[in-house]
Amino acid sequence: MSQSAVRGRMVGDYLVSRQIGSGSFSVVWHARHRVHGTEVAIKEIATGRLNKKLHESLMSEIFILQRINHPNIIRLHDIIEVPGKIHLVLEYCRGGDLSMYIQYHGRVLEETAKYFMQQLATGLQVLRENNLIHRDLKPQNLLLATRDERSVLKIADFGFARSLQPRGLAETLCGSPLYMAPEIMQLQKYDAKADLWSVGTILYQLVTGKTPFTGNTQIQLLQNIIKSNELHFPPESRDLSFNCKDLCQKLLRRNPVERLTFEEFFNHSFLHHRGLNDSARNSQSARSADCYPATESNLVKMEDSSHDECFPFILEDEGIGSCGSSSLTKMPLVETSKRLIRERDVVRKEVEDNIYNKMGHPSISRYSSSAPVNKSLSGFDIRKPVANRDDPLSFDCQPPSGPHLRVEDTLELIKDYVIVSGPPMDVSSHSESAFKLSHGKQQNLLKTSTDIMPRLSAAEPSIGATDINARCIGSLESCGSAHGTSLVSSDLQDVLERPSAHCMTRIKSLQHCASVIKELVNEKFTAGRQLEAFSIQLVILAIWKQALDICHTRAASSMEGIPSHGTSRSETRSCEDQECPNSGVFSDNFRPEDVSPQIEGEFLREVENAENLAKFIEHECMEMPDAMETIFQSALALGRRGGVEELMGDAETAAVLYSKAAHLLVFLLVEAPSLILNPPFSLTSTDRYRLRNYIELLNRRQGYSRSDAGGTSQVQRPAMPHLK
Ligand SMILES: Nc1ncnc2c1ncn2[C@@H]1O[C@H](COP(=O)(O)OP(=O)(O)OP(=O)(O)O)[C@@H](O)[C@H]1O
Repeated sequence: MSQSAVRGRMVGDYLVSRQIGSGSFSVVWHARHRVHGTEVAIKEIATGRLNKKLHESLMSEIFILQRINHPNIIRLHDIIEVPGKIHLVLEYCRGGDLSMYIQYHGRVLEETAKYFMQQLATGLQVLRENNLIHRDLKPQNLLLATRDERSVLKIADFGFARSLQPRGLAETLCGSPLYMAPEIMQLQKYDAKADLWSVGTILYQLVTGKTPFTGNTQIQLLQNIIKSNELHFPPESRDLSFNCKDLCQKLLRRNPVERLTFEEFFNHSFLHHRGLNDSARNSQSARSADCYPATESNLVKMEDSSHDECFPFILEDEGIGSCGSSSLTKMPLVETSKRLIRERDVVRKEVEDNIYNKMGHPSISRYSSSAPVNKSLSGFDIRKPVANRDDPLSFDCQPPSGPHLRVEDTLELIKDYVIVSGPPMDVSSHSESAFKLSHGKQQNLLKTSTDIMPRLSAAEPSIGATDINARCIGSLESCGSAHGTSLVSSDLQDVLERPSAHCMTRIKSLQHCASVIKELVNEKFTAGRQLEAFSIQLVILAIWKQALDICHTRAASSMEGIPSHGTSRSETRSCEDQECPNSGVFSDNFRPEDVSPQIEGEFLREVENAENLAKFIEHECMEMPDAMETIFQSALALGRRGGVEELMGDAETAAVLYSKAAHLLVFLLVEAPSLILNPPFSLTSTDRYRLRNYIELLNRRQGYSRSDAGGTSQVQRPAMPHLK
């Protein structure tokens, strides 16, 4: 169903508005109750797409959420089932998830980390009392009621969680590799202490901005964990307190026997703070009121677990195990659930009223989501997303050092665009020096009165060293993957990954990037992520600006009689001679100066789009999200979705998703570093290496999917530079 069809529809008594997230098998919507206007998050799951194991995971989530009522555990209000779909009506967490928080704020103050950790500990205490092990603790699964650093944190996503018999061992491979305990990765037996490894990883990431161990593959990650004898902290984290480092070290002990126990964790000095005990105590009454005692009957037997539920790390459904006779599968889902929720809510109300009256002040008030929302998201910025040196899956999230650019400033900048003629631009060769700016000589077709745009307009065309892209664009087979990367020096590979020196090839590459990113802008917009859409839209402007600069440089060189690079008059026909194709793709036969009017048109259209997008942004004083980071994360998300589709047997859709993901990464690798942005975007050789590996992986999976789909898929592999 299209997004627009979904928005504005009713689910039970709830009016659905915008999409706020998505998981491997779910889409999460913001919605309001039609009568009281209560905001909720509706997690929509298409049951037809779930195999037996995934269905059990869903039942597990419902079952767990029903039996727990605690401020640090996401609350399930209702379950609404329609043919083919189950909707979990959850309490709405305005602050999004902790991964977003880290993404926007970078590493956080130790006090903030402590505050979040105390709440995580409290939530885990509740799980423990209910004999539950989460098994997929990661920042994405920790939701925040508000956006500020005093937000209430809630453990969510219990799809992987399982009940655990005391001292029982679970044998299923679950979780996210970066946060996954080594014993799980090694397919050894594991117990509840596996969650504590994940907690250690989250704490480390909060206070350093990076995950403690990394690797390009899960095996490499495991190897890095195994060979590290002692936990290292980055130099910029040397001011961390002894207690904080001590807790990280003791939680991140490879051997679970040596790792802290839950009791030791709960009592560790870093957390030993009135807040933890208070919150735990305050929640105790509410918890005991409606938590179902963990009995034999409601514990899931460990034998029920099998490896085929371990997506996304195992793609094939191995059909292991008969799935046993989980009590969850026997549960008459909707009726029982609704009754339990109704009863629970009545009890919860009574308990909360009771506490309020008895204590004179509401213990729940500290968890109230009505706390003032910090409107200024201080981490938002258009800034250089320096790739995280250690974390292969995310760019570094250090707090921006420069002044933040806010939406209102950006709008002013866009309004300041005017088209003026300038002196002819200096014509550069395609040598190394072509990467440097040559201020004062360029023809400034576009000028602005402010700081950022002069930097945009000061672009000398970044003409790269080779036209290797030309060979790869659109030629899936001939392009292949980056298998050759290991055979060539990384320096040489870096040179080959520079943008094409052939002007028309470069313009086509930029045009292609703009269209792929435009899709992303549309997706973000439809998903209600206007701010992200707007920030990516600015990247599109930079892309078209780059294309324009190339055209003008070429025009200037023709005027001065300097031999052009790549095309000559005799080889080409102008746009007037030859009709531009309907697809809008520029032909190789054109010269840059001929397509310049079209590019100007595109650019102006995109300026207009940016202005239109800006109208949808509610608070103009908000700071800008990091566009390159968003593009990177979106590429990873597309890749994951590709994995899901592949798993579900839809090879064609998988190939399309892999292709889109790879195109975005190729943009980051090849074109983005040469765009004139403020601040500039750059990649280290390690970043480039990682991007290459991801692209290679995506291309490979795309190849498999295409062959599975019988080679009918029309998707293209991206223009991945490579050596044969
Ligand atoms: N109650 C909520 N309030 C606000 N945002 C939410 C809520 N529940 C989920 N989200 C957002 O939606 C995203 C996806 O949530 P969901 O639980 O469907 O998927 P997931 O479990 O994170 O994905 P996967 O199943 O692939 O691990 C979350 O990361 C979060 O950003």
